[in-house]
Parts: sequence; C-alpha cells; structure tokens
Amino acid sequence: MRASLLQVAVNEGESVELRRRRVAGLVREQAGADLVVLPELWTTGAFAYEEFAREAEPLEGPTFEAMAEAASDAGVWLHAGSIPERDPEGPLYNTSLVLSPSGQLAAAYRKIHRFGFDKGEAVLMGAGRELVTVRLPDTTLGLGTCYDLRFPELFRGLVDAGAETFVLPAGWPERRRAHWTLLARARAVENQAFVLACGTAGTHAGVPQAGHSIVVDPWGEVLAEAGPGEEVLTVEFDPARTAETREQFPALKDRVLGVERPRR
Ligand SMILES: NC(=O)CCC(=O)C(=O)O
Repeated sequence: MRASLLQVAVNEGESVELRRRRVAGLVREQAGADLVVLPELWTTGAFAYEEFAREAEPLEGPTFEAMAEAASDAGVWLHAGSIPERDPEGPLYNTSLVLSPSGQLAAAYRKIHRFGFDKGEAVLMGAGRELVTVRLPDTTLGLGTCYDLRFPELFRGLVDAGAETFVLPAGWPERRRAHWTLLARARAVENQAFVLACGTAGTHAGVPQAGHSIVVDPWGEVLAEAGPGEEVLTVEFDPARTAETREQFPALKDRVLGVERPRR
C-alpha cells in the first residue's frame, strides 16, 4: 500500500477557506496513493479554541464537500483529518472523517479523549463514545485522534475490533515531541500494528507544532518520519506484515487481563 501523510502548516495568516482549497489541491496531487491522511483540526488549528464555534460545521459541511471532491478526483481513500463538528442536537465534537475513493463518507470518529484538562477542547467539545474501524481493500483501519495516543486501552479495544493499521491525525505541540515519537512506537509494538500518525506544522494560537509525522511498522521500526515544516510524507508498506508479526511473535495471545477467556 502507498500512503501519503499531508503534514499541513496551520498558520494564522491563511484563512480557513484558502487552506481548504490549498489542501484539496494537495490531496489531488496524491493520485496513485491508496490512502491519504490529513491532520487533526487543520481548518482551525487544534489549539485555536476561540475558532472552534466560529468554524464548526455539520458532518457533511464545506470541509467534507471539498475533501469528497478531491478524494474522488484523485481516486484515493482519504482520512480527511478532523473538523470541529456541529451536532444540531448536542455539543461540538472533534470528528474525523474517512472518505472512499468515490467520495462517500465511509466513517466518522468523534475523539474520545479531549485535551486541555479543565479548559480548551476539554470543555468546548463533547466526548465521543464509540470505537471506529474502517475496512479498506487491504487492511482494517482503527481510528484515534491526537491525545488519544496516550490511552493504550483505546488501541487495545481497536485491536479487539479487528484493527491492523492505526491512523492518528494530530495537532501535537513541539514542546512534547519526544512523547509523540515514543508513544507512536509504543502503540505499534504493543498492538503489533502499523501506526500512521499525521501532525501539523506551523504555529497557531502561540503554540509551535511538532510536525514529525511518523509511520511505524508492527515491529516498532520507523518506516518514515517528516521534518518540522509542511511536508508530504509518502511511504510504501505491506499491510500483511501485521498478521505475520502477530503469528510469528504471538504476544497478543498471551493476554490475561481484559479478555473473556485467558489462555493460561
Ligand atoms: N490536540 C491534542 O490532543 C493535543 C495533545 C497533546 O498536546 C498531548 O497529548 O501532549
């Protein structure tokens, strides 16, 4: 499979509408890839809290429309990163969208763990409740978003639901870059799964972003890693390696806690 992670720069000088058009152009340039991945809240920036309500949109709003057209023009599966979703009957959510190569909405995932402790996203957005997997022709994706990376039980739950490749859009700050790389590798090793983690570049709301989008294989090896600036990180990987690794080194079968019937 060929995956392209679009590490978009989110800077305040660019309007949301311009960025949407620019990113749609970048997605179109990825024709030939199997999967394209965008970061978390790339329309507003993950730390631009005062923009969330102003730029919130319905699930199938302007970002969905622009990305659906771009995905179908390029003929790619598109993880369109996340948007501030306006639910007419509830709070805002930080919601990721996955689109098929014909531009249909294949899945939506509302971020479960909200960042900010008692401010920011943690108070401005509602918490998702459902684990989401998506079947692609060659692998099953398990979805997480940014801060979710710190909660291993989410990824174990996704493995139990059939995930073989985790896709994680993020707006991770430079200040905690060491955690980003370490946790991406940890989630890959402990679950014997690919991790495709796509962050943002630039600085918004005074928070410099880490960039350094990363692709890790089920053995924990880093297959590709971006630099700090805007970049398209392209990687070829064999999704069959997840099943092979789980068979050759069957640690997941030795789970005792959190499984209905422990093996030993
Ligand atoms: N947008 C986020 O979820 C930020 C997470 C973060 O900064 C961290 O976990 O550290």
